Amino acid sequence: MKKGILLVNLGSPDSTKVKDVRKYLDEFLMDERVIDIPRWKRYLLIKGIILNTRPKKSAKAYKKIWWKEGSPLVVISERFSNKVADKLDIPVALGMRYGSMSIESGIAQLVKRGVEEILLVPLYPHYAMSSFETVVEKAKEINRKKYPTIKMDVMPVFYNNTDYIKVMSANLKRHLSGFDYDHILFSYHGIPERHILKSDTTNSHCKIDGSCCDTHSKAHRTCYRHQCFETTKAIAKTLQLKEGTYSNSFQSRLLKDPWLKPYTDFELEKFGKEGVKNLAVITPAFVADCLETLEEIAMEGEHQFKSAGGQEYKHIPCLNDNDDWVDVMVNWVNEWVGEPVNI
Ligand SMILES: C=CC1=C(C)c2cc3[nH]c(cc4nc(cc5[nH]c(cc1n2)c(C)c5CCC(=O)O)C(CCC(=O)O)=C4C)c(C)c3C=C
Ligand SMILES: [Fe+2]
Ligand SMILES: [Fe+2]
Repeated sequence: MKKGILLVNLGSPDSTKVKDVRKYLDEFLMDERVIDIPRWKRYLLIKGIILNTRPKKSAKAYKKIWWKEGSPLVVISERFSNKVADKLDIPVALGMRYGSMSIESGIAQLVKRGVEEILLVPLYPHYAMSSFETVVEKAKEINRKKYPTIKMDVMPVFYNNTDYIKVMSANLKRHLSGFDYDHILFSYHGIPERHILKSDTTNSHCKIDGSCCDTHSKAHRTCYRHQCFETTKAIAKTLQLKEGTYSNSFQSRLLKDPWLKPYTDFELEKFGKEGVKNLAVITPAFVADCLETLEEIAMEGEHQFKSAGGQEYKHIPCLNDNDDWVDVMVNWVNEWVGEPVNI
């Protein structure tokens, strides 16, 4: 069977125009795994309220980080995908969960090139129903409905994979060189707290307050918070970071529900007020820089920290198209080519 790879990331609007941002947010926020409320309520909330105000605000934010080639997230994902393709003997396609360059067009490209067996690679290190799971469900739906003869495997999450931790640690170390940090904040994309309970396959292990995350459980195969904490622990261990010089937080809240805590913006202010002088912020939930890292963390975050009294601030870039990261992905794919893996 001829094999091929489909890399999938989140996607961006086609441009920074408010109408394009609205179209993108419409698709994104109408996803039942992102805004997980009954369909009629989601319809009223998103189409009736959020889409009247959010697109203008988001378009302004996108304008601050947009590149002449397009959205950083998409451009970086293309560069990564091209580099991976150059090092493999099998076809590689790129798809996005929302916006243009869809998962469907990615699968179609592979099929056109004769592929009969696809390895789906969600470009998320951690499992969340609003990221990894929605990519897998969408791809499987297209697979089932349009390409039922194509076999599809899924690359598992890699939050604690030795090779991923190695490249993340090396990237952090390289960017910290010459920066005399007092503290490193590991800021992960947040999710609503209730998603932790919804994704608990044991229906009993996970607790809202996080007291569960250090107790071994098969629930952790789909526990976003546990997986984020494990990534931090593994990087801290690799780099021998001193206890007390690093911590976790969760960013990018939307709407009024409680999200995973502590909140990044509150932490940035707290650090500034408490006398942390030099702060580094790393964003391991993202493999490619995007609106949430370039605007929220690198720009807004610096402002929040410094206005509260902080002095030096450094956002650590994501892995992006780093050659060592490309090699890691190529090795993982080659392992699959030899022996299929599945979650
Ligand atoms: C890292 C994985 C991500 C998870 C988990 C996630 C959950 C999640 N996101 C929203 C709402 C928004 N996210 C937005 C941007 C955005 N989100 C991720 C990744 C995850 N989201 C990325 C990579 C990006 C950047 C996209 C880009 O084009 O650069 C946005 C859009 C921008 C904005 O208006 O702020 C929204 C909205 C929810 C509600 C959610 C979980 C329920
Ligand atoms: Fe998001
Ligand atoms: Fe947990």
